[in-house]
Amino acid sequence: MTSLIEQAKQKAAYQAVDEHVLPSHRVIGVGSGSTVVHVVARLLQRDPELNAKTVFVPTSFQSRGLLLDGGLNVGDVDQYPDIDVTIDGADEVDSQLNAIKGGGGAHLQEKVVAEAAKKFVIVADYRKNSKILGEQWKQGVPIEVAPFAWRVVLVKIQNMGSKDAKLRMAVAKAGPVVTDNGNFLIDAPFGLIQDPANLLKDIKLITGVVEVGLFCNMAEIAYFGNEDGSVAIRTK
Ligand SMILES: O=C[C@H](O)[C@H](O)[C@H](O)COP(=O)(O)O
Repeated sequence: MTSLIEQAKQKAAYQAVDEHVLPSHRVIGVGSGSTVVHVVARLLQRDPELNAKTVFVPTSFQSRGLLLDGGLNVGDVDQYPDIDVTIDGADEVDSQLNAIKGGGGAHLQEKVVAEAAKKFVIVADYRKNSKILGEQWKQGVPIEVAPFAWRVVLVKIQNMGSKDAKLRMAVAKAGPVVTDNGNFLIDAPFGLIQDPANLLKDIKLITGVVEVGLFCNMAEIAYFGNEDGSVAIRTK
């Protein structure tokens, strides 16, 4: 039996694909994570002739695998820098459509593929729907860092007020999580984030930071699957 959360993710993902992936589109960006599994499932239900004329740009090892397993055409963002629409999940979204991403460590490629798109669409379940970032996602802002610089960056982040910031450790491997790009991750809780754009700028200015999992003023629309089976839509 599918859980309420999975059903909510699926509803949001299906509706977003139906409303934003158009027959005229030739290049589609595909995010990462568990909600995006449903995005790819919906893409695979489209007319196969349409999919054969379309290139899908993944944002991680995981999403590339989903696309390849589905027999879809995969391309890199350096081959296809003009993307029609990118659909991706999020860890939390605020009332202004700012988002925390990178719970799965994929936010660097995700941000590049989202910025390359004419339209960026977020899909999520009800647990990610907040007024202010930090209300529900307590793990902190994911920050990808150059491995040799991790401790210097960590101290600076702690001095910025994130006392509990820490290096993300692997579960089935000794040592830290290593991203698809060969970097480390710091998770930095900042409590309620009233001004995410400013926080993003401050963190990004630290040398050694590769990318910050704060996506500010990027999404045009977000779909949240609710517990009751409905889908809430938030636009700019
Ligand atoms: O690094 C991971 C990505 O930013 C995901 O899109 C995000 O963590 C949401 O994933 P999920 O849909 O599994 O909650």
